[in-house]
Amino acid sequence: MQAISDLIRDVPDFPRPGVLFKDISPLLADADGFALCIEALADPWRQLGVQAVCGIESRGFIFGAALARTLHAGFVPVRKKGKLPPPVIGIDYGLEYGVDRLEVGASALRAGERVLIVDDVLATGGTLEAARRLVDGLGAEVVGGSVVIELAALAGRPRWTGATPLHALILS
Ligand SMILES: O=P(O)(O)OC[C@H]1O[C@H](OP(=O)(O)OP(=O)(O)O)[C@H](O)[C@@H]1O
Ligand SMILES: Nc1ncnc2[nH]cnc12
Repeated sequence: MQAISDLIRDVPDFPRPGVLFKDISPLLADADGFALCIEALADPWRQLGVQAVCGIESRGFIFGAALARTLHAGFVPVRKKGKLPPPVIGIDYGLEYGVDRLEVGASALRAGERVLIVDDVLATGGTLEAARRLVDGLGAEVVGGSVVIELAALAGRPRWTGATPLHALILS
């Protein structure tokens, strides 16, 4: 994972003082690094019959869509409020640096559909857990969660309350 880690840039005090921002842009721009990252993200899930990948706006779209292609699954966007046409279901959640609302199409997933939830960063864990609850709310089955970077100091992992695995490529 060192090759992937080396392509993530630490930016102090962005977007607010005190936040050490993990910039994934160099990783996305590196063809080999990005491909390696998607294959590594896919590895734990290859035999688990994932039918849909839910990617969280916006950086989760990038990894989620590529992962959906690799796992031969569909892609379902979980978006910030007001971006998806109705009908939607939504949930409010807290961030490391703010409050927001996530929404998903009310018929975007079938009952029992096997879903993997994907994002770039697990920080306080609020975003991933909110997405998990949304998918639960549609009656789909959450197979697990997957992130590129877990920020250990923000201790978000315990907020993932599902019984299913949560995989992180890089623990930072
Ligand atoms: O674990 P948490 O504390 O909930 O934080 C993680 C979330 O924060 C960032 O998204 P952000 O809302 O900044 O949106 P962006 O992807 O559009 O930049 C990141 O992409 C995760 O989605
Ligand atoms: N420190 C951080 N870097 C990048 N994305 C984030 N999302 C929440 N916290 C973050």
